[in-house]
Amino acid sequence: MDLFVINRHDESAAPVNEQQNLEKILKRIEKNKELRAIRKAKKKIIIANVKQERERKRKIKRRLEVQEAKQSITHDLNIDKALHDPTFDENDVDISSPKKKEKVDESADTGFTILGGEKFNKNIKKIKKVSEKNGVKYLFPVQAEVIPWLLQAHKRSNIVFPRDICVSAPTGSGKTIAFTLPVVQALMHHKIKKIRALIILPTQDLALQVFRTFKKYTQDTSLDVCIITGKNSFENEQRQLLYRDEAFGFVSKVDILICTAGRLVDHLKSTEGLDLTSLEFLVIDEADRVLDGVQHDWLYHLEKHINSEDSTLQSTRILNLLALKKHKPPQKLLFSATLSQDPEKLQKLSLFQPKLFTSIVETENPQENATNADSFIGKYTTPQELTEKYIICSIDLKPLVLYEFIRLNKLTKTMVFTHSVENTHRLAILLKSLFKDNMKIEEISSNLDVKSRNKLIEDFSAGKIDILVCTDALARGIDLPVVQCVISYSAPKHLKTYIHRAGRTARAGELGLAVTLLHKSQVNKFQSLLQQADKINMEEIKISEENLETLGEQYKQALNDLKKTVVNEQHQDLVKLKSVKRHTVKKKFK
Ligand SMILES: Nc1ncnc2c1ncn2[C@@H]1O[C@H](COP(=O)(O)OP(=O)(O)OP(=O)(O)O)[C@@H](O)[C@H]1O
Repeated sequence: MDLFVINRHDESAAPVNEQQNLEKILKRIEKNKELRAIRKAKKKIIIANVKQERERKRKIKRRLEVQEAKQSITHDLNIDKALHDPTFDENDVDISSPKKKEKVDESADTGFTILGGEKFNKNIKKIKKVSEKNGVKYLFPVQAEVIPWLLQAHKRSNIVFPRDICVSAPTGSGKTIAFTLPVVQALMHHKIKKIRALIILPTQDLALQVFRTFKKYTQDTSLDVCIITGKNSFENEQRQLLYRDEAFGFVSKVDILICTAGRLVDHLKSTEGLDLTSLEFLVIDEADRVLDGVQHDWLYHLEKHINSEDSTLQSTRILNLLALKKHKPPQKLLFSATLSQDPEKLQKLSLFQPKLFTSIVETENPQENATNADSFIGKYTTPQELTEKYIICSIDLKPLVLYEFIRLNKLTKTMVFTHSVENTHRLAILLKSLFKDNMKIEEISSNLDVKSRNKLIEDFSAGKIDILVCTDALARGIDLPVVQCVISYSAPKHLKTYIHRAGRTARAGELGLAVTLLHKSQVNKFQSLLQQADKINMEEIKISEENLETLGEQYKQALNDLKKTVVNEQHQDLVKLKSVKRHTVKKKFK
């Protein structure tokens, strides 16, 4: 403005000091020059910042695009978040840096990790603190591989959908903790109670076992674990799951839900307010068995439940991104010692970019090893601490051979597997008669209710029972401390059955023995079965027939006892049946 005034200088006005004016003008010009320079410098900085920011965004976008191409899915929300979050580091979406990639997922390209590595990282140290209390000092190989991977994947789940995983590791190798720890650690900071993890098991007994593990590992957290298997009444289970609040409607009481497939479907159909749309983890333990199970439609009902909520939200057309953020599909985690090799079965689960963790058997033939790596699931393996043997005997002497083998080796803490409930019962009676009071022998089968089964399992674990005769209902997953020996009294028909039976011993690094009783005609079939798991040259145990001859009288007596007991039981059953019939007829005519 001053300059303007000077330009309008009036000659008739008071005398002006020309020199002073000129100096003033020069000073102002100088000052303006400085201001312009400062402004220019500032502009330069701003332009540089904008360029840098543009470059950062371009890099993030590029990385996500590459990742998307690799993983075939990356949702817009992530790009949006990455671009608008100033704290977001482009390296968080690292897929090109081989160093970082190795840390996150060593085998992202193949989706294939062979278990047994000794990699511990900072995540494991964190977990160690939680679990040392529970007797876990070191992580087993399957845990050392799976736990950090899952925690990393969960940490990044807001940026990229985590891949689903399939874990195929030997019996007793610690698979339960491999999913319990990361689920607990990932969920423990949630403030709002919602069902975020669903663990599905094939049987009530296994569900109870996993429930107990989760209870142990959540005791110092605010997480609530619930079990629904049908052991309790339906109404009781409903009360444990949720309550109705006047202001908020249905409110969950549970963070982690353990269930059997059948009971889950019952609740999905009939429990009003049950909400599984916030699931972050869907764990399927003994996955091959769950997928084989009679309750085929659990997955259909679960997906219907989740998707129906999804579609209502999307139909509001608020913002698709919001819907995506809220209804991210749960990460599926499949575990088993004998994970299905049938792609059709796995296909039912529509796994997302499944990553496999397995303990493959190395064969002599490198070509075969390569095929294994490509063919998704490796061969079934048993623990290294397991010794496997077989005995050949005639069918009529089988109970006596079993008796003699147990007696000679002074076996206790032994499980004997038969192929049917009836067989289990008869064998238990025979063994009780043969051993008299020298051994405590009990039987477990589906004839007993859950409470009696649990009591027997507890007694066996406490060493109060020496020999437990059982059906294959107890072959899978049950974790009984220090089983010294597993005897397959009836030869297993399938490799899977053999692996799971034998897997009740040699658990968690302990030594164990698995013995199979075979008739001559069964030997070839048994050997070719085991060849599928690269088990060749299994040692035979010989039981001298001469020794058995001296037991003739004892055996005769035992067979008599068996006959008497069976006749007695049949009579009692008949009396019971008649009484029930009489009762029903009376009721009808009342
Ligand atoms: N890191 C560890 N340190 C010590 N004990 C462990 C560890 N991990 C697991 N265990 C113990 O090992 C035993 C076997 O574990 P778990 O039942 O999880 O095996 P699994 O792999 O699920 O076997 P299966 O295939 O038969 O179901 C359990 O008693 C468990 O407490």
